[in-house]
Amino acid sequence: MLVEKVAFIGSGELAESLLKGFLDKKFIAADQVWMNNHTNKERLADLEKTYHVHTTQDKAVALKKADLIIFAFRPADTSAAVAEMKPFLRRDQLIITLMVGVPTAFIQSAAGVDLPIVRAMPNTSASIGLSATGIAAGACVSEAQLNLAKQLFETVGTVSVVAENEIDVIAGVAGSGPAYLYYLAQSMQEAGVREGLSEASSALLVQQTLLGAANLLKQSEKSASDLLNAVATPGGTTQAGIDTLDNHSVREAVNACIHQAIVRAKEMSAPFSK
Ligand SMILES: NC(=O)C1=CN([C@@H]2O[C@H](COP(=O)(O)OP(=O)(O)OC[C@H]3O[C@@H](n4cnc5c(N)ncnc54)[C@H](OP(=O)(O)O)[C@@H]3O)[C@@H](O)[C@H]2O)C=CC1
Ligand SMILES: O=C(O)[C@@H]1CCC=N1
Repeated sequence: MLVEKVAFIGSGELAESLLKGFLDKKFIAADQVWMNNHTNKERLADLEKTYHVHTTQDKAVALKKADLIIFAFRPADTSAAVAEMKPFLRRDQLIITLMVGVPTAFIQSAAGVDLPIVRAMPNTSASIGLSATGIAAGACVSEAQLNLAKQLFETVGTVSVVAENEIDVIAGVAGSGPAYLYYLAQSMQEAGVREGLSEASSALLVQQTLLGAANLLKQSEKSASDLLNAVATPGGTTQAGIDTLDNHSVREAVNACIHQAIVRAKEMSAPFSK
């Protein structure tokens, strides 16, 4: 057993995706997990019922003897949450922080103790073991601790070890990434219905098309560009569709979308960098 007790501080969307993935992949067992949040007791009761984990709104109970602590609250709640945890944080606990824009150095100084902190940027596909996660070591993290974090996230997908200043880019590309594809899925499904398919039929066709294309992109030796060319028979339907995307500057829009997400991560980090 690598870890005895895991505390999730913050029990929202991402915490649940990770919890589900870690439990499914048996990295941890439900009775090793304590989930904590701020006010939403109903949410904790639901998590307890669904996953059979421990839940508590008492930080002392969540953190006592926890060897792995996962910070999964929103960036704006960081100062308040760290202040509540401060009396219970110790140097022998490994902390993993998930908040966009919050540097490990800020948590270090807010906690007032040299804590080993790994910054991680997973995505919600962790819930089915398919996250693309970036991790970066803070100042006091040993090689063994970074390896533990790597092993943890490898149970729920791929892991790229990067420098902390690259985490914002990973947030823009991969942390937010699933949402871009859900946006595409929504648009394709709506178009299918508008053109005469039933909602159910359009949803199934789009789901399977995205699944097949993603799997082929991952499994094939070919690049995205080669795979696109293999679909687009010269003078055919695909080329007509792709030309229309180009006419609407969709490639530029995707570039701008990712750039703006990264700009937003940097804006969000400003209050923590003073
Ligand atoms: N969602 C995603 O796909 C990704 C999110 N992230 C990062 O993960 C973090 C969480 O995001 P997400 O799960 O979407 O957010 P949610 O809003 O779904 O969840 C936030 C959680 O934090 C809790 N919380 C707030 N204040 C405290 C506190 N003082 N002590 C303990 N818990 C507290 C909330 O509890 P309550 O409801 O009781 O207020 C809630 O459970 C964010 O920082 C985000 O940047 C990173 C990558 C991907
Ligand atoms: O939207 C957000 O701010 C969070 C971080 C990456 C994905 N969700």
